[in-house]
Amino acid sequence: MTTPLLLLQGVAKRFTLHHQNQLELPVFDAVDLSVSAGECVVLDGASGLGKSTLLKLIYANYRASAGRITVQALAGPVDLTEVAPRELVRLRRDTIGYVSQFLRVIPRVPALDVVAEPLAEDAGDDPAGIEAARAEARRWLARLRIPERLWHLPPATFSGGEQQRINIARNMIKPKPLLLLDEPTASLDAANTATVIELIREATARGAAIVGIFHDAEVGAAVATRRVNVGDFRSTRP
Ligand SMILES: Nc1ncnc2c1ncn2[C@@H]1O[C@H](COP(=O)(O)OP(=O)(O)OP(=O)(O)O)[C@@H](O)[C@H]1O
Repeated sequence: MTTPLLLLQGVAKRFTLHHQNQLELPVFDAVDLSVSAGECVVLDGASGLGKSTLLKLIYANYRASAGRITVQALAGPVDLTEVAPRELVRLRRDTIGYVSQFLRVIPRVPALDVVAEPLAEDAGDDPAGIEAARAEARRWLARLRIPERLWHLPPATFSGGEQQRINIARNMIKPKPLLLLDEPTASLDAANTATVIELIREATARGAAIVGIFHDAEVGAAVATRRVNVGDFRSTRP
C-alpha cells in the first residue's frame, strides 16, 4: 500500500467565541481521513457542517483542537498541527496549494505577474527562468480565457469571474502534491467551468491528491474519485 499524501487522525475542532463568554462551538469530534496521490476527494454535507473548516484545518489556517494532520512533504512527513511558521511557509510554497473562491489582490501587480509569481519565485534571479514562468502564465491566462488586453492590468478591477480565474491560474500553475479547492468554479460560466474540470482531472492524473468543495453538483460529480460527508465527523448537527 502506498503512503497517503494526507492523513488526518482523530482531528477535533471547537471554536471558542471570546465575545460570547467563551462559548464553545464544536464542529468536529474526530476526523479520520486518508487521501492518496491521484485521488480527488469531494466534501459533501449541508451548509454549516464544516466543509470549509476542514480545508482550513488542512491548510493550517485553523489550529486543530486535537489530533494529527500529516502531509508528505518533499523532505518527509510533517504534522501540520505542530508545524513552525517558517516550515508552514515552505510547505505552502512547495507542497500544499489552496484555491479559495476569492483572489487576494496585490495592488499594482499586473495579472500576468500575479499568475507567474509562484514559478518566478523559484527562478530567483535567473532571467531565463523568469521568462519561462511568464510564458507559462500566458498559457494559463489564454486557457482560462482571460482577454489579452487584461494581462498587463492589475486584477483589482476585474469581474468576479475574471478574478476567480486569475486565482485558479496563480494557485495551480505550480504543480503541488496536495491541492485544496474551495468552490473554484463558483462565479464561472459553463465554458470556464468545463476548463477547470479539465485542469482538476489533469492534476489528479499527474498524481496530485485533491480535497475539494463544489456546490455545483455536476462539477463535483465530474471530478470526484471519492466523496466524503463531513457530517460523519461530528456527533451533533448544528
Ligand atoms: N472562525 C470561526 N469562528 C467561529 N465559528 C466558525 C469559524 N469558522 C467557521 N465557524 C463555524 O463552524 C461551522 C462550520 O462552518 P463552515 O464554514 O466550515 O461550514 P460549511 O460546511 O463550509 O458551510 P457552507 O456550505 O455554508 O459554506 C459553522 O457553524 C460556522 O459558524
